[in-house]
Amino acid sequence: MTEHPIYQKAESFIKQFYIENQFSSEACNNRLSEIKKSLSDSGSYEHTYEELEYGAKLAWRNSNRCIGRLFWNSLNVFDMRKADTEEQVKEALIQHIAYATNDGKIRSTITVFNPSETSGDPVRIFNHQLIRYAGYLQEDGRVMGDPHSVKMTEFCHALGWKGEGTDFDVLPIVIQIKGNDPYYFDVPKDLIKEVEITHPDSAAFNKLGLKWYAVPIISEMKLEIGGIEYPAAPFNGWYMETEIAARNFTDENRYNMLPNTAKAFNLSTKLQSTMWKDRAVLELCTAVMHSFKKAGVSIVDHHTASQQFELFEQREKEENRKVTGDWTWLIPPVSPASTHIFHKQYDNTWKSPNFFYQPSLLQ
Ligand code: HEM
Ligand SMILES: N/C(=N/c1cccc(CO[C@@H]2CCNC2)c1)c1cccs1
Repeated sequence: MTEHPIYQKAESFIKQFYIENQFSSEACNNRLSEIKKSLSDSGSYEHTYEELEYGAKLAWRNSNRCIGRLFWNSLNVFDMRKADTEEQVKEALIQHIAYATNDGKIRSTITVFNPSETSGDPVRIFNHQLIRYAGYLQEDGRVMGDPHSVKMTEFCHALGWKGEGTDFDVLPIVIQIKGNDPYYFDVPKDLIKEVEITHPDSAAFNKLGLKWYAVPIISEMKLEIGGIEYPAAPFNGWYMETEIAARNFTDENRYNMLPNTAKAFNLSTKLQSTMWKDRAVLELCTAVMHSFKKAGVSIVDHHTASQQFELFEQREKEENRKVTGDWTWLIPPVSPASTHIFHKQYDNTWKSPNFFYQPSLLQ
């Protein structure tokens, strides 16, 4: 009988799951024949909770662009495959935010909704991240808020949502249950933990009024395990400070705060060769670390994160597993050559289970 296209992927995942957990090969073979039968009966198969949990952890361990993989085995996995109404999905997402935030002691968490079917995706999330600031394109061409969010903000306006028009308005979460219209809701404000970004040595910097949200929760990627695709599987860790300081606040097409930061530290911006940009980025990194620590919110600096990644590499070697990685993403955007990552090469082979981009729902 011709093999089902999913069977190959299912077989290699199930074998990996049974071997790494030291379950018996007899149990493995029983599970494989169960899956074979399910595939020939219905064209798909269903993961047990244990398979789903381990598959999500493997997807993180296989994420070539992630520097935070040392903690792959401590991922908290919520199985929300039963949620099939707007209310149930909303409750699950709100619970994810509350559980992951944990009053600042962030817990790495993923919530998995129902997998794709031939008739379409049961649940989709429109947001890039569950918590993200809006961006408003103004008549004068300037953007209020986060330029990265302009398209999503316009989409939310079209659905009837209205923001306050500040630089830091949290967008609503927009979901779509198969066949229904998109449905949006505001995250209860008391569940959104934010950090005021201040600098220990500069009152002028503090006047810039910067802040950022505590928990990054990626909600637009697809989780694939053993040939089954989960298009809605939001996951969070904690931030590495450079993401906020050297990208979100620094990129010219984001909050573009280098000139204002330089001014707050009396750095002349006339000549590039004075390294004013480098000094300003470092002050932003210092401010983000200082502020998150003061607020009791988990964060990691790029040196510590690189060291943790090195430990991950060592542990994987001890387990006789080859580490794959995407060097271009693994090196931090600040002082990359001060980390071990810069000075070695990585095999960027894409292993499954893993996370994947999927076509944006915003046309
Ligand atoms: C626990 C703390 C974690 C830290 C500090 C961390 C750090 C990072 C950083 C800095 C990036 C690069 C992001 C960018 O340059 O825009 C990244 C990428 C990534 N991380 Fe992690 N991570 C963590 C946890 C996780 C978890 C829990 C998952 C999933 C279960 C995950 C999956 C990924 C994936 C899939 C990417 C690549 C995203 C893309 O291709 O756009 N990470 N991580
Ligand atoms: N610290 C993090 N950083 C990111 C991890 C994955 C993706 C992103 C955002 O990626 C965007 C696309 C390219 N850069 C920005 C950020 C985490 C988010 C969720 C779990 S850990």
